[in-house]
Amino acid sequence: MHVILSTGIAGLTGAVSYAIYQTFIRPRFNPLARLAGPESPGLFNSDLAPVLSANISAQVHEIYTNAYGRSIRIRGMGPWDDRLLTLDPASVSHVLKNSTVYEKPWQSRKLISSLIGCGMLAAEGQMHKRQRRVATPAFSIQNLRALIPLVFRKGTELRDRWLELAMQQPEKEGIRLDVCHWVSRATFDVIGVAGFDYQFNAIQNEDNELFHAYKDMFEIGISQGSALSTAIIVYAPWLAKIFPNKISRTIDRCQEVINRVAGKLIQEKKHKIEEGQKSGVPYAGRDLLSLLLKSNVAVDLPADQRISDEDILNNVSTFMFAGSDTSSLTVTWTLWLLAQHPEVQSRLRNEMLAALPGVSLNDISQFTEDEIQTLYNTLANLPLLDKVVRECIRVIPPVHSSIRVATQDDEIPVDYPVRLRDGTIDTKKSVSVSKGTFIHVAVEGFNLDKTFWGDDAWEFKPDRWDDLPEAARQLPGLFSNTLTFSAGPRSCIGLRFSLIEIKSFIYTLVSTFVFKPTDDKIVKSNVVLTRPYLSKRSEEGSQCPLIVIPYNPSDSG
Ligand code: HEM
Repeated sequence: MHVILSTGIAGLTGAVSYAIYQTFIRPRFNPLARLAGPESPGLFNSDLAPVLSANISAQVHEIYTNAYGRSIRIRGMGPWDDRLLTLDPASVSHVLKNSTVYEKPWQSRKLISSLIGCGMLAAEGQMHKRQRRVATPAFSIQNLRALIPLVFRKGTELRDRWLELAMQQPEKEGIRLDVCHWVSRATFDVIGVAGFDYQFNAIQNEDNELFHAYKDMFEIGISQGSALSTAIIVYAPWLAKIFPNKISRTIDRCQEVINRVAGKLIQEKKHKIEEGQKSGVPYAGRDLLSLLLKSNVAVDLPADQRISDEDILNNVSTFMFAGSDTSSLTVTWTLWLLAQHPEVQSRLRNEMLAALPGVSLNDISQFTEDEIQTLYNTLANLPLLDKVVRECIRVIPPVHSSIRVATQDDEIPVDYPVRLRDGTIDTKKSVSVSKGTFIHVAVEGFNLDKTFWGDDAWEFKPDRWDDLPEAARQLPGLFSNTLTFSAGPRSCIGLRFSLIEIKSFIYTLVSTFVFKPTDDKIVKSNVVLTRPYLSKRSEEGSQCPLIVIPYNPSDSG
């Protein structure tokens, strides 16, 4: 008894000492402690909410940069967790470029991989390199061009569904549609066909088993108010095995469906590719899954660089996860912005109709491959459409911010002076970070920074792209000097894919309908991605109702 008691006391003392060391002593040696940043009023207060809240983050970033400079110390989960929020272009370039030093935190990787497996979003190191190498050819310009017809087909299918709905209420001037929900069904269909040659048919109905499996799985990733369940998935997955709850049961059910249905598709495709190799008539499949499988057996790929069937399946699920909601939200936000700016909307419609006179997408299935390519080439080069898409991607990036963790001590270069806690300026041109430090990459923060984009940076002004300020031209980013698709080796592999999708959807929808706002106030909220919600009605889920009116050329609209 005595021994148990003294062991218990020793254990407790050790635990308390460790907690005191971690909370109060270690942070003093963290080099970030010297940096200027908001003073947290309480022991357990955090700066994460204002920095990550899509409705106020632009203002917060502005206040912070004015007060503390561009290398800002913020508090994460507690006093032991000082983090670097950087709004310095040199620093963000350094962090995103050096992806072996700055990895994604294991917690977010664990959450993603427990839902959709360890595909490219979650993998690190050699595993990520191998996966990215096998996947890169699938996203080449040439391969993506082959997907253009099916994207148009889905866009016109969506348009026809909306026309049908409008016809059902001919007495009304337009119908109220939740464009967010509808566009999401369409982009799911696109990624199903383009991703693995699979018809979810979600525009028509939402009954498909695999569609539900993916939707329910992604819902878990984005459900609000399940912090405890998320913590269990990340920190104690064994607990969910012993005491299964609703979430763990959903994950198991969805994974069973995905493994069964998508696993069968993989086996069928592999078989077709092998048959093609034997017969000398290569299998012609152009969907991402077929391309991944072909690339994985390419003769010039060394054996140790090939990936397993499981990796292939995980990456197809990753494309579903990373490629459906991001694209649908961009289309949704673009339609919403156009509804707020009717003059831009009608200029855009006029541009598109004038460039493609007499083109009717009614019979897209009759178009030859060349005709569709010509159509898309014309669209891709329309100046205002291009500016509208760039501007929407800049103003409301679906991925609001990202996070990295330093895997070693490092000196991060800066362009702007580093302000210290005592009000002085650091004499060295870098920020020291120690191993384990979290770095916040403010995607929206850079996209909306007035120092680079000008005083009107927060406004939707597509014509700004005619003459960008020099400072904006110098910003890092995979696309158009924005961080919307990130930068460096972990940047978005689906950029070109999504541009094809966004431009053809906007063309199809805006040339057919006029979009007007409803009386409901829409607000942005970050639930993994930046989503629209009705003000004070977030419990109803993400939605973006707009009034959709079939366009009549004799109207001025
Ligand atoms: C508007 C649409 C899209 C946006 C804004 C977007 C944005 C991003 C961003 C910001 C990242 C980096 C994430 C991070 O660092 O934490 C990323 C990565 C990724 N995206 Fe996209 N994405 C879009 C569409 C797509 C599409 C259509 C696909 C696939 C078909 C895709 C596949 C991926 C993959 C696989 C990664 C991980 C890349 C890696 O780590 O090597 N994305 N995307």
